[in-house]
Amino acid sequence: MATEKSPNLVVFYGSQTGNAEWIAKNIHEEAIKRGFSSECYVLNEHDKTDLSKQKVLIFVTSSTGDGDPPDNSTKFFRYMRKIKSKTFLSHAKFTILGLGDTNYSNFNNTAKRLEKRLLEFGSSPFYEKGMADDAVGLELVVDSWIANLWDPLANVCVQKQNGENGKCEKGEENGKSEIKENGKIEIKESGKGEGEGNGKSVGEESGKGEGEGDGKSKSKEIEENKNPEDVISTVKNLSIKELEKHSSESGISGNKIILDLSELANSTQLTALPRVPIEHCKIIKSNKEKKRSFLPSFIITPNPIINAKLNAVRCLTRFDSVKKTLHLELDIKDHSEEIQFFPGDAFGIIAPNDNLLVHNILTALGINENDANQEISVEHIEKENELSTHLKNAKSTSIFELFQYGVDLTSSPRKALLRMMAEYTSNDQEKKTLLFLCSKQGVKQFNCLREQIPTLLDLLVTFPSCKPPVERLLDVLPAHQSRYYSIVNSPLVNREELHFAFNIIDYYTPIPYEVHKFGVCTPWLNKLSGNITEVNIRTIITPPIIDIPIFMKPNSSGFKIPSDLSKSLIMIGPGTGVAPFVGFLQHREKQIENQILESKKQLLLGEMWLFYGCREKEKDFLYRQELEGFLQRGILKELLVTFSRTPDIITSDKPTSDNGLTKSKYVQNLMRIRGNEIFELLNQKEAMIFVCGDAKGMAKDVNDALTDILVEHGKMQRSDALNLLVKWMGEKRYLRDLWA
Ligand SMILES: Cc1cc2nc3c(=O)[nH]c(=O)nc-3n(C[C@H](O)[C@H](O)[C@H](O)COP(=O)(O)O)c2cc1C
Repeated sequence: MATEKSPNLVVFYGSQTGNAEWIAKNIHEEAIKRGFSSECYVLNEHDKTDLSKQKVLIFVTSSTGDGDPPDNSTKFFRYMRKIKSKTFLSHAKFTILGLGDTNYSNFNNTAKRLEKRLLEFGSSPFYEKGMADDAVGLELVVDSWIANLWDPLANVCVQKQNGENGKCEKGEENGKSEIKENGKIEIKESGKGEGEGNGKSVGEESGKGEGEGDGKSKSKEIEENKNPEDVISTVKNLSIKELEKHSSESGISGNKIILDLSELANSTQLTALPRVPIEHCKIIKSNKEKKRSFLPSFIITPNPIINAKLNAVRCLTRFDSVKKTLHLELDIKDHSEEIQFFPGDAFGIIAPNDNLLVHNILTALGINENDANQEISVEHIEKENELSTHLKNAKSTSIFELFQYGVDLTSSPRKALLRMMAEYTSNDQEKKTLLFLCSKQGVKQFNCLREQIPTLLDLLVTFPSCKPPVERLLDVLPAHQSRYYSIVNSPLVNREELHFAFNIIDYYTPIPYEVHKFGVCTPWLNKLSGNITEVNIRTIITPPIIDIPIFMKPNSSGFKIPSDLSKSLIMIGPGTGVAPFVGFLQHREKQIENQILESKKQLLLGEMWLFYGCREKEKDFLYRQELEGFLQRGILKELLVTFSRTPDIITSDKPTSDNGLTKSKYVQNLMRIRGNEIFELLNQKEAMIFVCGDAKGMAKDVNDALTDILVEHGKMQRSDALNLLVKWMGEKRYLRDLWA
């Protein structure tokens, strides 16, 4: 029988942006409430427990990049690779909840890989794996997967409360809310702060196991508005015009969220409400004013933070281009001894949330400037609990800093946030709407809400009577993320600078919402570099010096230019995906020069082919001068460019008029046209394939094109072609560097 010291269940998570972490922690907390003895660890800290002894393992992991494990689990996967024993986990039962997105070509690849490894180690599943899809809403799978987990879990675990499997003695089921005939809403929920816990399970089904509650649940009655239709009309009738009234020019003043609440009027019952999130954080105030610092000390990065100086900027697109792309040059002279980089590597930028957005959120929460700038520390309430928020090291900081650098204010809200907000909403209609959005009945409207990608400010504007304390927001908001960019330049040309390119994220949400949205980092960089618009004019930034906090992120997937000059490379990088290839070309040119100087012998050189695509030749052909220069100097053997908005295709040896292939507007089509030569390069020169850019559509289309080429020109079976590409990926001959 399991003792308090040896958990009968361990929950592991691998998470890039916090979803899997959040869900895993909820499962862990819910398990404890249900009487299981549980521990919870991030995968990279798997050595905090002894895997060879644990009998029940639950894994929650997302996929990132190109079906890769999240950063906080790569060490675990490396560790698993080293283990050769086929019985390493034969004593253990497992289950996996994968988080992915079907827009990516390798849907839930990490969860699938993990499952394969666990089976190879002799472990067997105790409960069917769940594969959640962010494209349609994680909740669709996550909610029911968690709801159905407990019975199979009870069958493999011994619960510590009563030793009786499958029974939950403590912690009654989740809140169940009923709209009664008399127009009152009754919300039954587990007693918050009354000792029996209030786990923040994500979408945990309520109403299951009825009668198991121990009577501690407290009933709350909320006086309903006399006319229930009011609820519907106040929100439903919001029009785009009204929305515009709420949005300022910068879009930072908050937009009301459009919701159709007719289903709320028809619902007599709200079920599957998540529990009120557990309280994790406590803010300790000091009476001092916060001293100014360059960055808050709570920011944790995988490599040391460097203050890079913004040196120069160039706009790569014309003023009338659909997207604006900037090229920035950062001076890292003072750190060039300690920093090593190669084309293909990336670096992270720590950008703050927009100042005005933070300011407006604080105003909406009723926090004045003095309080926002007072020195505070964040403490973790549950000392004995292994769990911690990412802000547990937030010492000598301020509320303003926490909102600037600590939490994500702009990505789509989770149900846990809405559930928590409902607790602090005084207006009954607003509270009811928030609960509806968290409920099973409100799934459609919850998805509508997510499509509008509301910021925290938008939520506070839509539900103005909601005034949650800062601590509770810290409990549920995801961590603020660094943004990563590929390095454009080769260190052989200039090792004292880092060059990079990016599109400024600025777009409208789909019809009918059409709300203006902004990225966090790219608009900030655009502003810092003077909002320039003149195309291809390099502007040197004059004092005052602008410091940009960065840290290096060396490439770990092998996406690097080979040092062997005889290697032929097929590079595919539409849009800003071309960035690392500019570095590849600079690098090879310099390597060739150096080799010639050294050996003075004829070199055996591989061919470099680049497939590039953009919208219009005159507007957004990024790095055109550089690329054409490489072609003229013979570094590039072929430069193949396609424009999605114009019929022309530039190929370096075939005139546009010859090919007449006006439908070939994307790189994958261009690849098919040159399929025979690509096949020759692959077959006879053993060329390497590098793909960089959008993970959603392009990577899959390019993979399909490569498959077609192998089938058509290599006379292969489709399945053999697919297997060959997978083999090349394994051998690091076919490499991809993809982003969302
Ligand atoms: C840059 C990026 C790359 C991604 N790559 C994949 C992928 O290759 N396969 C997949 O199924 N999902 C992919 N996703 C989707 C995430 O796995 C999904 O959104 C998940 O909910 C994230 O969970 P997390 O916050 O725990 O990391 C990607 C998401 C991003 C932002």
